[in-house]
Amino acid sequence: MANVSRRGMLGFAGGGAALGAAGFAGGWGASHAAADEKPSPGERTYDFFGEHQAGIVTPAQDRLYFATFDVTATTRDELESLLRAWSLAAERMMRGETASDEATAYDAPPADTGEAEDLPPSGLTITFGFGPTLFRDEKGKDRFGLADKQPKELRELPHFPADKLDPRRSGGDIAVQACADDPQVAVHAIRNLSRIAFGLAAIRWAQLGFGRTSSTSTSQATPRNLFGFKDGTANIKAESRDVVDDHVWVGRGDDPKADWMAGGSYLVARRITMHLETWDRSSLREQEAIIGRDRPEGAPLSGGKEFDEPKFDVKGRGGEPLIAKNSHVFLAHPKNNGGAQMLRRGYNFTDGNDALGRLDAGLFFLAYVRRPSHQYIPMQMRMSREDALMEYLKHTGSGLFAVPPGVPKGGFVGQQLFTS
Ligand SMILES: C=CC1=C(C)c2cc3[nH]c(cc4nc(cc5[nH]c(cc1n2)c(C)c5CCC(=O)O)C(CCC(=O)O)=C4C)c(C)c3C=C
Ligand SMILES: [Fe+2]
Repeated sequence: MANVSRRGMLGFAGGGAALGAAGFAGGWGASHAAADEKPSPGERTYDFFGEHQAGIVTPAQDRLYFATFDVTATTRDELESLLRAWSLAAERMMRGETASDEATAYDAPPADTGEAEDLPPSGLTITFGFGPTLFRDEKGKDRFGLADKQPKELRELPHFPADKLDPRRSGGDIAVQACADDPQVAVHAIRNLSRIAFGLAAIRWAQLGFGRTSSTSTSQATPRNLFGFKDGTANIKAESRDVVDDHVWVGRGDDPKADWMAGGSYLVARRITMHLETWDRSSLREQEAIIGRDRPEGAPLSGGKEFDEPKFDVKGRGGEPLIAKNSHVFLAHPKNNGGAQMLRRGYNFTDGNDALGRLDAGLFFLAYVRRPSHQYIPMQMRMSREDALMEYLKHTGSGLFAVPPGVPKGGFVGQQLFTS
């Protein structure tokens, strides 16, 4: 079916090819509703084109499907053609269209896999990132003539104490983060990108996430993670433009040999298994002491309300600080990390259970930073050694990706790398 929009099939007003690329990064799709009519959340769209990729400061959607791909293409032209084809499809799907406008012959496989055909765009964002192995293989060989443009910050993450990484859930040449308010829309996006990549790239590992564990906008309520605590209170919010500029976007001149990254960011992905059964057997007092905040409100244990600053010098009975020095919040707070902040965008996950009936569940930690070497690695190193929360966690998957800047209208993702 050529140029048939998913919503067109449902008969929504304004659906179909007439939609154009009218979505706003961070706003409503202009053509989705008359000016006096508020679009339903399902009708929300974000623009694929713009200064920065969507899916970073975009208000975190409810669902995630994340995948990394191993590139099997062998030439730079093939890699470029993959990114061009992916960009065309991603732009369409973010508008709520099918992945391709190609007509399907009855005797050929359909050009779109079809499971999202009756579904609205659901705020889908598709965000691409490049892993270190896209630039150099494990022997250091330049794979696509791009090695001299590999950013200094894009190195394999070091081994952190207590890491139990599964190589089948780690690494990858290209990461794709699909977020949407409907899980089927997110899965459809990755599945169609995988299909388009046939012969050029194949999925290495994937993770489904439900329930965001962060708010990235002041318009959002703080959600809870699987430990039952509010998560995302002190996160960077999109509205704090100066903080985002300082801590999230790579600046021109940050890395002169990799200036193609200006306006991009670095994505840290960590699959963190949470020992829920052990946590559920610990007292509320202990749980709160480990986090450094109370469970009902998410307020710092030093007093006040959720959004009040933690006061680390306030002491309680016996002269002990109310927020313990080995609590998660103490160890993660910018004051104790040379001012480092990160934009967290993680999700809860469950992947079945083990033979003892324990859930394989946790938090798929995603964070965007301007300089991983300053904003993530030292904090993780210290947490892995000192954080009381670590007793309940196991890091089982990992990846670091350079997320290129936004795509100019009509262009393709990562084009700055190929043209710089
Ligand atoms: C290295 C970075 C971080 C990892 C890994 C991490 C894992 C993780 N966190 C929670 C639960 C909470 N985290 C909270 C705050 C918080 N966490 C990090 C960093 C990492 N977390 C930061 C930078 C902060 C903000 C600290 C601050 O500025 O005060 C909170 C408190 C609420 C909040 O501010 O978001 C909770 C709760 C889990 C369960 C987890 C791994 C599974
Ligand atoms: Fe945290």
